[in-house]
Amino acid sequence: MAQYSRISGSVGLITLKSPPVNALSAVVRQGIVDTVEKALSDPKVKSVVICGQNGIFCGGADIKEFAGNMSGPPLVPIIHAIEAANKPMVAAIEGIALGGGLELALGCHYRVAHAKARLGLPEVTLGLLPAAGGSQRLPRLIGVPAALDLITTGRHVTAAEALQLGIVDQVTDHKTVDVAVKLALSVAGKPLDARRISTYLCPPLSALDPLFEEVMQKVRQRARGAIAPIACVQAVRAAAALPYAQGMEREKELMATLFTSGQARALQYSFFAQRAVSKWSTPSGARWDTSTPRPVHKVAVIGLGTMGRGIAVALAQAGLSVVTVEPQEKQLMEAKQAVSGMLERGAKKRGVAPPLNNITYNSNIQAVADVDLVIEAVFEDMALKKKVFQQLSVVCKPGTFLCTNTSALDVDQLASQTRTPELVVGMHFFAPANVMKLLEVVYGPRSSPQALATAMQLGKKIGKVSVAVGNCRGFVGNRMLKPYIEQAFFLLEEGATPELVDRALEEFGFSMGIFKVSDLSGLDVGWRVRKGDGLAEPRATGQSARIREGRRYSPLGDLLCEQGRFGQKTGRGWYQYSKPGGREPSSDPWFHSFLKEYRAKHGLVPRAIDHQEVLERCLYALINEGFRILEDGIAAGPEDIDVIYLFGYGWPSYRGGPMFYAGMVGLPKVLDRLEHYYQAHPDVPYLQPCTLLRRLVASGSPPVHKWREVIKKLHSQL
Ligand SMILES: CCC/C=C/C(=O)SCCNC(=O)CCNC(=O)[C@H](O)C(C)(C)COP(=O)([O-])OP(=O)([O-])OC[C@H]1O[C@@H](n2cnc3c(N)ncnc32)[C@H](O)[C@@H]1OP(=O)([O-])[O-]
Repeated sequence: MAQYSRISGSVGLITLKSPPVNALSAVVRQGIVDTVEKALSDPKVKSVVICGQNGIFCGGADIKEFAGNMSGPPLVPIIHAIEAANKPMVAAIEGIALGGGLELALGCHYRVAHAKARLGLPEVTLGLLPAAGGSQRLPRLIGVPAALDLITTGRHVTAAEALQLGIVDQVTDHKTVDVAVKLALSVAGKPLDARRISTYLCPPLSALDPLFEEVMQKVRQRARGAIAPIACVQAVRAAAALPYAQGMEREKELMATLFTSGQARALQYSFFAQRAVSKWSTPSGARWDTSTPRPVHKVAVIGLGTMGRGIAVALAQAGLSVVTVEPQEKQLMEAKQAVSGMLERGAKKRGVAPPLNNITYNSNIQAVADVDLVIEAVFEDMALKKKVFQQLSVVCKPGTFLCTNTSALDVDQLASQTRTPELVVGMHFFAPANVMKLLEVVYGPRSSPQALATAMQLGKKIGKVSVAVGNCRGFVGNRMLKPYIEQAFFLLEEGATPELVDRALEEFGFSMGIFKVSDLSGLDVGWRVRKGDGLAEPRATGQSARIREGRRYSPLGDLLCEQGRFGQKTGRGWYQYSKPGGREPSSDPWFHSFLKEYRAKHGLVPRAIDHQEVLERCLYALINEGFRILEDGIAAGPEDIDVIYLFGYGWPSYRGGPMFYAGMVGLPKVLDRLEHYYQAHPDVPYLQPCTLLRRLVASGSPPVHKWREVIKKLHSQL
């Protein structure tokens, strides 16, 4: 709703009221219509201030409404009426003015912002464009280049930047409404023609066409298949080229295409999924709202390899006190230099002082005696990690949470090395840990709800999207990756090339195909794991070389590693590079003839494989494992899996994550194709459709937000 009052004698005050962010729901829009009418028809009112309750101006359109039938008055005529008003309208912006909220403010004749406010048009991140006049007013106000930047990226700007760009007229440290009222009093009765942004022409630019061409090219490259950023450029181009009314028509047309697109649905799903994962629960009944985290001020990081360094930087940047431990003096000194460099570069980017003093460097593990929480990040070796946990159990003060950054090992085995298994959880960061947003927080069977809540809270504090997951080999993300990689190897055996597989995945929206990623992260990583599992030893030729434990196995990756082809670091992998450490992959004739020989040796007759088969085999195998993870209760819901893939594995955001994507494709189709491929490859268990997928299809393939009900039923029957 919106509340109306008259203050200081002649100022009408309209307050938006719709917690938590005063989104423009149907009720709020109706409230604005009613209160603006009241203010304009009251002869005592000479000017009007619009603000939001609880220090928040407005978070934009109510995203929840997008999924249903929109009702209530539309926003565009409301903003037109405000702009056309014959009394000065002043927006008092506190907290945020985002999307429709900023568009509402742009309809006002004046804008005052609090110094701590943030403004932006983030519609593009929801698969939309600012279609309440934002794409037409902003370029008229601040010029085409700056508007393009804001609208195509959706980035928020500070009040200071908004002032510099000309989005707001005034920034204040005082009570924003008081300052806005003062301004409203001072401008009462003054002419308003020059304050109506829709009447402006975009500031002239000499080479408009080349500018748009250049921007479009850049945006296309960055968008990798997303349609909203392209539509945003087209809308701004209309602002630059057309009169306002025609520009608005174009804005409406473009929005209509976006609004009903699968991409917008996917991005809006992902917005709510991100928020849903913070409301975690476990099969044993622990929940986010009944578990109290303990405050964490001082954290230890054990091991300063690549992961440990990134974790230490992330913690220090969030203002935590960090105690690092690396037993070898030489490595410790090298790490100190590297970490300091990372902190300095990060601080320079953000224009702040580097938090160098937040970190201490130690070679003795005794230094962690008084920390609140430890993150172990030593080499991925169970025996070594066990030893560290035994030491931590002795050295740390009672009650210290002990976390491991393992990416796949059994958290419970580590917990059993300590006297306090209830205080042990996994904190699986993704490289580079100071950049990547994802954190898998892994609870073992004995982890206490408080330990889980504390790790989740710490993740939030350091800016991560944290997802609580159960304990199993590879947890959620890496467990699903296994069948995906396996299918890619099999496709090479059957006739595909790394180039073909990567192209199909990149056209789908991944920034890099699977073989390029493998070259980047190092083929030796997976080789070490397969060797550890007893899979990678050379076998006799013939069929048995391609069977392990009764299942189909491809030794291709092992064979490359045996040749010292570890990927980018050795200059050779699935592709070749100009030198060891080279970044630009190019097709490698050696690999192609090797593959030919390999197929001939194993009696494999290559066949034509198209992009569709690549996508179906790789992605449906991954999705099938996702369903198994839900079946096993390792992830609480499809949102958890999707958020993990969106933030940790480069899944294209406009496809909403693998489980959402399965729903978009249609669960019966996914089931049908898996059945088809399983029939063709009965020695590949990952292709066998799992029970939950069958159950969902049998229940009429409900939308993704209803899957939890089916999962619950399935669990109750097990
Ligand atoms: C023609 C029309 C054209 C206009 C289009 C638009 O305006 S498009 C819109 C353009 N606007 C945007 O894209 C802004 C989207 N919002 C944001 O970026 C952030 O939420 C924030 C910066 C506003 C606050 O961050 P924060 O970390 O402080 O808090 P938080 O993120 O945890 O959110 C708290 C709660 O508020 C909820 N909620 C929030 N916004 C909306 C909304 N618009 N709607 C509905 N709900 C919304 C959110 O779900 C959560 O609910 P829960 O889980 O408690 O039930």
